[in-house]
Amino acid sequence: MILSIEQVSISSREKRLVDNVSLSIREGEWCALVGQSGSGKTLLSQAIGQILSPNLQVEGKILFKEEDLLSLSQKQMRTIRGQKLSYIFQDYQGSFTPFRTIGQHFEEYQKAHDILDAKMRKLKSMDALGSVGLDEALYNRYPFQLSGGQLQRVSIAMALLLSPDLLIADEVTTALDSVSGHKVLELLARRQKEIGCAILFITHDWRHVRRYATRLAVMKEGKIVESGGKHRILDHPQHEYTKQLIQAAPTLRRGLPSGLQEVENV
Ligand SMILES: Nc1ncnc2c1ncn2[C@@H]1O[C@H](COP(=O)(O)OP(=O)(O)OP(=O)(O)O)[C@@H](O)[C@H]1O
Repeated sequence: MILSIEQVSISSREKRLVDNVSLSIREGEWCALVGQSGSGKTLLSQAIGQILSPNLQVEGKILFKEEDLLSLSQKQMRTIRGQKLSYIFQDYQGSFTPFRTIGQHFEEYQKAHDILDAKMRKLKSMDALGSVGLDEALYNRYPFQLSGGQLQRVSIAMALLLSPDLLIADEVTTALDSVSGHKVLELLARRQKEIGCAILFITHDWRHVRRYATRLAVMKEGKIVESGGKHRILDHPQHEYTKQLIQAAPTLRRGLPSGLQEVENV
C-alpha cells in the first residue's frame, strides 16, 4: 500500500466532520472518492498533506509509505509535498499568482524543492510543458493569457514534475467545459501511466469514475459507507446510498456493465 488511512476523524470545535474513516490506496492505482457535497471528501484529502485549516483537529493515522504523516512536523511535510505527494485543485486560478509568468511558477516550485541548477530547472520546465502537450512559448506567458484547460494542464505538469508517488486530484474538471475537462483527464491518465503514481481522485462525475478509476470509495456524512473494486461497486453496489448515487447518475442508468465503454458526448 502506498497510503493507509486508519481510523481518521476530523473535527471542528462544534462538530465531527469526518468520522473514523479508513481507506487504503495501492501503488499506481486510480482510486475515486465520491459522495454528496459536504460529505468530507476534501477534508480527508487535505488531512493527508496536512493542509487542513488550523481550526480543525485530526486524529488517527495516515501511513504514507509506512510513515505516519500526522506525526510529522510542517517542515518535514514540506519536503514530502510536491516530491512524494502532490495536489491538483478545482480552483486552478487560485494556484497561480497573476503577476508571475508560468516560467516563474516553475522556477519557484523547483527552487522550493532544492533544484538549484538553473539550467536544469529550465530544462525540466520545458520538458514538463511538452509532457502535457503545451507549447514552450507558454513559459513566458502570464496565467491570464492561458485558457482554463491550459492552466489546469500546467497544474498537472507542475504536480507531476518531481514524479510523486501519490497525486490528489480534487474535482479538477469542475471548473472546465466538458471538452477541456475530457482532454485534461485523458492527459492525466496518460501521464499517470508514464509516471506510475497512484491517484486519489475526488469527483462528482460518474462518467469519470467509470472511465478512469480502478477502485472506488463512497462517502456519506463523514463516513466511508462502501469501498472496493470499481466493477464490483458499479455493477453490484451493496449500500443503499451507493445504489441511489448510481441511479441518479444519468450516464450509468442505461444499464451498461461497467466494463463496457459507452460513447460519450464530450
Ligand atoms: N475549516 C472548516 N471549519 C468547519 N467546518 C468545515 C471547515 N471546512 C469544511 N467544513 C465543513 O466540513 C464538511 C465537509 O466538507 P468538505 O469540503 O470536505 O466536503 P466535500 O465532500 O469535499 O464537499 P464538495 O463535494 O462540495 O466539495 C462540510 O460540512 C463543510 O462545511
